[in-house]
Formats: sequence, C-alpha cells, structure tokens
Amino acid sequence: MSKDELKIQKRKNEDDVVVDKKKHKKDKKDRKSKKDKRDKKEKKSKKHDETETVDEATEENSTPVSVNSNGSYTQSDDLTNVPQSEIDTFYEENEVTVDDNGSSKLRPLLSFNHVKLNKKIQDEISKFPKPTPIQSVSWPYLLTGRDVIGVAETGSGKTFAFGVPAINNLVDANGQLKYKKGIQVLVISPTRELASQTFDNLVILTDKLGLHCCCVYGGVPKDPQRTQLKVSQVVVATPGRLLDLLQEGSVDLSNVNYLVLDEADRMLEKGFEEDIKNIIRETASVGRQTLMFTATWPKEVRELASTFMERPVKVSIGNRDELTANKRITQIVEVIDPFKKDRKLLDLLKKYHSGPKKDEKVLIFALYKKEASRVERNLQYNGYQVAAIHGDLSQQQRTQALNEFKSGKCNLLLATDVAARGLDIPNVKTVINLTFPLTVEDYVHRIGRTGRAGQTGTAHTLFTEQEKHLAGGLVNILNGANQPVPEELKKFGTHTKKKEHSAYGAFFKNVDMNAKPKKITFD
Ligand SMILES: Nc1ncnc2c1ncn2[C@@H]1O[C@H](COP(=O)(O)OP(=O)(O)OP(=O)(O)O)[C@@H](O)[C@H]1O
Repeated sequence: MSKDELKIQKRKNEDDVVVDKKKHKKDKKDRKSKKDKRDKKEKKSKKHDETETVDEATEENSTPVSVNSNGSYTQSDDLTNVPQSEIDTFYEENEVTVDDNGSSKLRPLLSFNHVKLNKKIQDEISKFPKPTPIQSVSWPYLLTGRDVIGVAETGSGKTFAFGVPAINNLVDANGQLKYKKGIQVLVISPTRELASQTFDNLVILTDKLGLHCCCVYGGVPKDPQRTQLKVSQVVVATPGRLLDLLQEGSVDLSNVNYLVLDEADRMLEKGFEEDIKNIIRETASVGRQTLMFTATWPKEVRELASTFMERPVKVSIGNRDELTANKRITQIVEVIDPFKKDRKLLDLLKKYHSGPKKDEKVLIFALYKKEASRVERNLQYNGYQVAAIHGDLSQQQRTQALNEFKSGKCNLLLATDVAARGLDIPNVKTVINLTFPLTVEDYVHRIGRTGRAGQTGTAHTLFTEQEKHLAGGLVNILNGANQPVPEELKKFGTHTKKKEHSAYGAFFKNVDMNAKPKKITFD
C-alpha cells in the first residue's frame, strides 16, 4: 500500500470509528436505562424479601449474607480460626489480587473443609487434595451470589471454580432443588469440544444430585438437544446452536440466574459479541449472577464485560494484568525461514516423539485448516500416525480424533486454534507451534495445553519474519516466565504492537467516546 493509500485507509477507518462512536453512545444510553430499570426492579424485590438484603460487611472476617437469590454462604468457624498470617502467606505465594469493588473481603478457603457444600458435591470434589487458588478465592464470592471475573493460568481448575458453586447453589441444605422451573445455569463455551468437556465435568455433579445437565452445540442433530433442554437445569452451549434453538423457540432462558462466559475474552471478541448480547438478553435480568472466567484478560474486552455485570469482584491469580504464561512450561522459540518449517517439524518429532519418547503425547498447532490438512498428509507420508482437528472435518471426525488422542490410541494430534483454548487432555508433554497464532493471547492458551494441574511441559515454537509484529509481545511473555529470549527474536524489535482490533485492524486506536466527532476533509 502506498503512503497515500495508507492515509486514505486510515481516514476511512477513523470515519468508521466516528460512526461507531454514535452507535456506542446509543448502546451505552440503552444499557444505562435498562440498568436503571433493573436497579429499580431489584430494589423493589429486595424490599419484599429481607433475606436477600446485601450486608455491606467490610471486615475480612465478617460474614455476609446473600447478594441475590443464589447466595447462601457463611464463613466456617474453622476458617475464621485460621491466623491472618496464614491468609497473608496464601495471598502472597499465589500472587492473589482481589478487586472486590468496595464491598466485603472474604477469606480464601485453604481446604475443602473450610466450606460447607452439599455433601455429595463435597465428596466428589474431595478427590482432589485441596482447592486450587482460583477455587479457594472465588468460591466464597460465588456462593454469596456475587458476579465474579476469574482470571487464572491455564490448567488451574477454573471449570470447577465456576462449576461447583453453580450446582451447589441449585439445591437447599437437604439437597432439594430450590427452584423448580427450567434452566437455571447456563455456561457458554467458544468451541464444541470445550462445551462437551465442560459438560463432562458438570454432569458428574448434577448426576449425583439427581439434576439434569445437557450440552448443546452444532454439527450434530438438534432433536435430542431439544428433548434434553426441556428437562435440564444446567446447560453448556456454544453460541451458534443455542441461538438457533432460541430462534425456533425450543429453549427458554428466562430462568437462567447463573450465567458463565467461559474463555470470556474470546466470547467478547467481535464475531461472538453480537451472539452473546442476543443470548444474555434472553436470561433473567433481575438477580442474575454473571461470571467471566479466562486465563487472559486483555484490556480491550473489559469495558464490554462490565456492561453485563453488577459490581463484579475481580479475582486474579498470578500477575494477570500482564499477559503471562504458565511458568511450569519450558518455552523454546526458534526463529526460522518459513520454507524450512516442514523439515524442522520432522526434526522436532524425532526429538519429542521417537525412541523412548515415542509414546509421549505431542500436540502440533497450525494456523489455517488448509495448512493443517497439508501437514497431516505430509506426516502420514513420513510414517506418522496422526489425528487431526480442524474446521474442514465433520463433527464426528473431530470428536473421534480428540478421543483417540485423549485415550492414547494416537499420540500425535494436529490442530488449528479450535483446540487452543480450554481442552484438558491428560499428559500432553509437548506443544509444537508450527505456525504462530494471530495473537499472543492465543499463544498463551495454545501452550497451556501442556503443564496442566501442576505438571510440567514443553512448548516449542517456530517463529518467522511474517509474525514479527508479535515479537514484542512474545518477548514479554518469555521474560515474564523467566524463559530464554533468542537473539534473532530480539532483532525484530521489542516494542509491543497493540492487539489488532477485529473490525479496524492495525488502525484501531482507543478513542474518547465522548469527544465530538472531527470533520474530516480530503485534500
Ligand atoms: N482442586 C483441584 N486439585 C487438583 N486438580 C484439579 C482441581 N480442580 C480441578 N483439577 C483438575 O485440573 C485440570 C485442569 O482444570 P481445568 O480444565 O478446569 O483448567 P482451566 O483453568 O479451565 O484451564 P484452561 O485455562 O486451559 O481452560 C483438570 O484435569 C481438573 O480435573
């Protein structure tokens, strides 16, 4: 693009921003009036029910009562008796930050005995030695009924962090369903595979309590899903199929009062944003508890997130304001000529997937499905048995590939970013990034398929000049995890390029939405 063309393109984008500014203002106004209405309604309903009054307790040891109809949390005596020094050590060791929006600070649970959950849930979860830090810190808030943003590294137990309170809140002290009507918990996931995995985790808990959980995603017949939706209290769904079923009137979300956006930053990106708004509109607007969980929480999505939440508590484990990777993963980055990648991949497989390591699980990421298909053929030609997951395959093929990789029937998986987030595959020893992803956030999620639940792992990344605009971000991640930074990578410059906006591309800039639009003249 010539300099002049670039200027015109920039102006065009600024024009778009101006137009969008007006839309944004209108949206903001609509949201505000909706929020005011909601507040009024809420105040009214709170007057009617004294038990739902917020107790603005401010002391760390105080016992708050419920914030909305979901909550019923009382701090146990055991937890009250823990010396403050132990709590402080826990916060420090796990780099915990709690931004509680000016309300009560609740103590983290240092053991499963520090909280009284439904007995059957407690028994199930006690198979683990103790809560992970994100579970320790977020559960008291979630059991109280608060909106929570939970940000913690990949593989740190976020599914049960939002899942255990979700199911526990559904039943009373005797294990009886509190509210009889319809779907009350909705978890939205970006991919079919992740939705299915989350379902597998939650259904263990709902089965124990005699409740129903179902999973709704595309690429498979709708009829069984329609039937399941009629009897389920808990639903895990991908946005596309859920909207489809909403539009045809097969699902009623008006009783949903516990809503989770898993991989929340992904769900709030352009592309998903409209779907998410349309889904949330259908859920209970009064007293709904809204949760956002993720390992990466870029600034770009935070404002939008706040429009769906009421005074959320933000819980971060590790320094999550900066983009950081799981520190138990050894990260190796090699800068290479793009034409040498195929040869290099075969060398890497010799290193990580042959001899004594031939049964170790290796996950290879390509960027596009065409690339994935080509590399799959190339690996097969070279004698490797490889499973593949990408958008060109049928859902049945995708599910089969993932199952074979999980079970160890096939220990080599080639995937696009459809497998980058959330998938919890046991014992993945190595992640190879054959082509670098589009964002550094995706890099953190991809490599997070190894080193899960306290284990270690290796991520080997091939980086080419084509991705040099992401070099600065990658250097920061490597430095943040005390990993070596290759000299060739530094040569690309360490300045961090702003994340590209999905609509305005590299020309995106944060604009003051209240400033008057400038008149743009072309010379
Ligand atoms: N308290 C616990 N102690 C030990 N392991 C746990 C605990 N809770 C959950 N796990 C296990 O940790 C693994 C990772 O959990 P999970 O998939 O929820 O991670 P995540 O934080 O959601 O990761 P990602 O960011 O990649 O989505 C799972 O195998 C899960 O069973």
